[in-house]
Parts: sequence; C-alpha cells; structure tokens
Amino acid sequence: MSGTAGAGHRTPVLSVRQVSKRFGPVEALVGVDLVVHPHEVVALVGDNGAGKSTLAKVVSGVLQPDGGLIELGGEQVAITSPSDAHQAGIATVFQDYALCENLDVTANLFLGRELRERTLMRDGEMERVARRILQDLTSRIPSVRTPIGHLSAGQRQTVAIARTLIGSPRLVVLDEPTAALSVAHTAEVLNHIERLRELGLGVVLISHNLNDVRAVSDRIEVLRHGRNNGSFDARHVSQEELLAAITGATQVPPARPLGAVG
Ligand SMILES: Nc1ncnc2c1ncn2[C@@H]1O[C@H](COP(=O)(O)OP(=O)(O)OP(=O)(O)O)[C@@H](O)[C@H]1O
Repeated sequence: MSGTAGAGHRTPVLSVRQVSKRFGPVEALVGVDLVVHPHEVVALVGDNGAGKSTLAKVVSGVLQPDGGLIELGGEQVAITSPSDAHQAGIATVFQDYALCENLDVTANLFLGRELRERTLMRDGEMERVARRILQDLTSRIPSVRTPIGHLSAGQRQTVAIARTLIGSPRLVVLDEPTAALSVAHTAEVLNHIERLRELGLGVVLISHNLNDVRAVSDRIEVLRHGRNNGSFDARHVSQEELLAAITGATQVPPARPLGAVG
C-alpha cells in the first residue's frame, strides 16, 4: 500500500491536512489528507457519497472546510472563493463543463478572463494562445473558431480541460471527466491528462471508472464515508485491492491527529 510514484522529494503542489466538512448531520469529510506533487496524477476514488466532490469543492474554493488546513507549494493558504483558487493556480473542471454553446472555442477558453488592450479585446493574441494550448494537449479540434455547439462531447471536455491552462495553473482538478464519454473520446481525455502531467502540473482525477484511473494515475487515494481508506501505487495495486478499500472490506486505522507523537 501507499506510493508516491514519480513524486520524489519535491514540495507537494497541494497538501490537504485533516480537512473536515459537515452538512448538518452529514459528515462529508472527516480528517481527510491528500497530497499531490508536480508531474503527478492522483486519482480520488470512492463509492457514491464518499466525499470526493466535496473535497474537490473545498480545494477549488466553492466550499469552506470546517477544519484542517490546505498548503499550496508548501505554504498554508485560505481558499475562500473560486477566484482565490484561480489566483493561487488551482483550476477545476466540474461535471457540467460550464461552456457557452453559442461562443467559439477561443471565447470559451477566455470567458471572463479576456485579454484586453485598454477596452479592445486582443482577438489575435487570444486565438494564438488558444491554438498553442490545444496543441499542448494534442487536441484534434480542427479550429479555435468552431462554436462549442458544433463539437462532440469529447471535444467539449477537451475545451473544458484546455480552459484550465489559461493563467498559470499548478494544480488541475477534474471531476469525472470521462463520465458519459465514448471509448474513443475517453482515450482522448486520458491522453490530455497525461499531457497535463508532462507539462508539470499536479492533477487530481475524480472518477468512478477504475480502468481509467489505473490507466492514467500515479497514485490512487480511496475515500470511504468521508475518510481516507487507502493510498495505492497505481502501477501495483490490483482491482480487488481497490474494490476492497472502496467497499470497506479493508479499512485503514483512523489517522493520528496532527502534532501527535509516539
Ligand atoms: N450541499 C450539500 N448539502 C448537504 N449534503 C451534501 C451536500 N453536498 C454533499 N452532501 C453530502 O455529503 C456526502 C458526500 O457527498 P459528495 O458529493 O462529496 O460525494 P461523492 O463521493 O462525490 O459522491 P458521488 O460519486 O455520488 O458524486 C454525501 O452524503 C452527500 O449527500
């Protein structure tokens, strides 16, 4: 168990320590830890209601944790809003993609962050950056001027992922990026995730699809009932071991509180 493939001794891009979040009587997260290094894809898996999306929302500033701490690049931060998260270099793709159908690829990539010279939009520059980002992802979208409404589900996911590369991201969080995609489109999205790793980013991949997760991640973190329930090197873990951790057939002992000794 436990692995940090490719992580070496570098400072983690993200360290979540003992984070908790409660919704009334529901303990969505209880003392959860999550560490992601540059050049590392960490998958977050777990059954329905395990707390995966809640953790993604805490890291991306959509929700505020009740306890625990978050470090970026080794420094403790308070991420009090999505715009805080963006400024800190955290980009998240939620399941709804949040794209505008009637706008083209370039306009969607820069939505709300358009490049301007005084009041004029720098269309040429935005198109140039859009083309470069799509190239970086080895995307097959034919033109950055294509309206989103004309793209396939897989291409829309590509645009949503490409959008994370606007600005200076260091961590990309993807919530179920291959749900509802065909086999071919899934392969394309997994390829984009590998490109994000090659570009040096840390990636958190939330997925129910264990085949996808094992294909692309370095490490797999299991959540169960809002708690960490196993950390696995993706190269060596078996499907059975993962399923056992997800379903609770194997359980990890409760984490020791921060600062505890002995
Ligand atoms: N806004 C909310 N209000 C109340 N309860 C919530 C809220 N968001 C999540 N929960 C509860 O918190 C727990 C964790 O939910 P979460 O969506 O994080 O799980 P998940 O692992 O992402 O599940 P799924 O795979 O089904 O999306 C669940 O019991 C869920 O019902």
